[in-house]
Amino acid sequence: MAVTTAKSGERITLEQLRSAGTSDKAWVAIRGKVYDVTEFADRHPGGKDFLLATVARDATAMFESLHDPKAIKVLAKRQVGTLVETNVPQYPQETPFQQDIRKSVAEYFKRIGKHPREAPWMLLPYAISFGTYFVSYFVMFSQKISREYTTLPWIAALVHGWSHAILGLYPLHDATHASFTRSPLVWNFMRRFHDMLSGLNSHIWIHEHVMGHHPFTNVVDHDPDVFPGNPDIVRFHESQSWWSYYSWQSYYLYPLYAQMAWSRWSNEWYQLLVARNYKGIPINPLQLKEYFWTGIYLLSFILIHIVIPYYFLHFSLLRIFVIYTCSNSFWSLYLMLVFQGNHVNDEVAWPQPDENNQMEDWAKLQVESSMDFAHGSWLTTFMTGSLNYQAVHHLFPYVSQYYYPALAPIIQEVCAKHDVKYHVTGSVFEAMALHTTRLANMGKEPDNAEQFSMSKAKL
Ligand code: HEM
Repeated sequence: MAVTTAKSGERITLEQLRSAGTSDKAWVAIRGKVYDVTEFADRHPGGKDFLLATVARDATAMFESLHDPKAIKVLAKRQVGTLVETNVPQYPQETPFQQDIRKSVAEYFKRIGKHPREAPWMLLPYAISFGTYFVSYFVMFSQKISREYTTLPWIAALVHGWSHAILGLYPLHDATHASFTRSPLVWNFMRRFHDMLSGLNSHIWIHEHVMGHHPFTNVVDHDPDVFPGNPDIVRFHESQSWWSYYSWQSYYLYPLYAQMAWSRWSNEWYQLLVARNYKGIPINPLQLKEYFWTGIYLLSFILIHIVIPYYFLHFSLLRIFVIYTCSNSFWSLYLMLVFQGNHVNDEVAWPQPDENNQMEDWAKLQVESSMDFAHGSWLTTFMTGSLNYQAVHHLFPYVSQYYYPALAPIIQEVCAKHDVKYHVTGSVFEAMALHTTRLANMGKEPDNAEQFSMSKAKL
């Protein structure tokens, strides 16, 4: 699709843009204009690392989901050309709904006199997640406790799995959205500490979540969370062909969700270091220091998960494996249920671009493709890292989650005024039930006409 918004400059192809993703040459396309941000990278208030990971592509939707649209003016004199084509869906710019929503939220922060990233109370859940991780680890691998209380280490394994999930929902999630403090140093510390404990690499998470899921929520083939193979182990969307085993997906998928950690460990390193592509999202050449950190993550993971319990605490490899299987299954299932309950059901929107690759209003789609639950329940809010206010999170990922409960009614009011459907269900269990219904419905054999027209639509 041709992009016609830029007025002047050299005509740049996607291939040329793709080759500009290093610290020596960093270009990025926003709204059809290509900017050279090589020198700006060191001054980017969001840090050099985030910027270099996200350049060398049409980053319009991602950029606008994270910044005030006026921020682009800072780059005006760095324009080097216009992009002649794009491979990602395009949203209309600054609709009246978006303007109203931004205005209402800005007024709220003005009224309370706080910056949206200023929330010192967030230190409490961060401390709880790290603290629980280490205490449960100690209980899992204490010879004394294992001898005296046979079941306690296994309970600790579940708590360890929970703490792992909470580490993802608090320090990792907040760091990769830059939503706690205004310091790239703090974000990097939080995410790197998480990676050392989890053996995963948040560089992949930034691609999957910040560059893929947020700008293109529920847009099949662009949102990695609903990026279906054909065939796949799951059928989330009508555009996938139907196979008879999908009739069982509402049963077999939950045990598979519990394996998410294993599948991430086995895939992510390959995607990052070899394939350099995460579900269709290209990964730029890694800065040298990212290789260094990758080594640190892997070494500390092996030290914590194998060397210490085996060599120093004298547990058998079999016991270590089984106890981690319990812990990781709980961790995986917990996260998958929260994530899937938020977006994968029949109630929310599944937006798709039209034949010209154009989408409807981004902010409207963010609200309509999200499912909130249990508003007002502090327990659910704590246990889900505020993801029960999913629509708020999607509209304002850079605002601290601490403010979501206060922002939800303000946003709901603006939605009502613009006739935008804001979905809220009563509890996390209702959200899970809606997800199960989606699995069951997508597992049913479509009638031939429907299947035929869907495959044609895909072509
Ligand atoms: C294509 C990639 C990106 C470009 C071109 C870009 C560009 C910019 C620009 C022009 C500004 C405004 C600077 C100013 O007002 O002086 C800015 C600010 C900022 N950026 Fe980015 N950015 C990108 C990616 C990211 C990412 C991935 C993150 C974090 C996840 C991020 C976080 C921030 C933050 C936190 C600010 C400060 C905003 C504030 O104080 O409210 N940026 N960026």
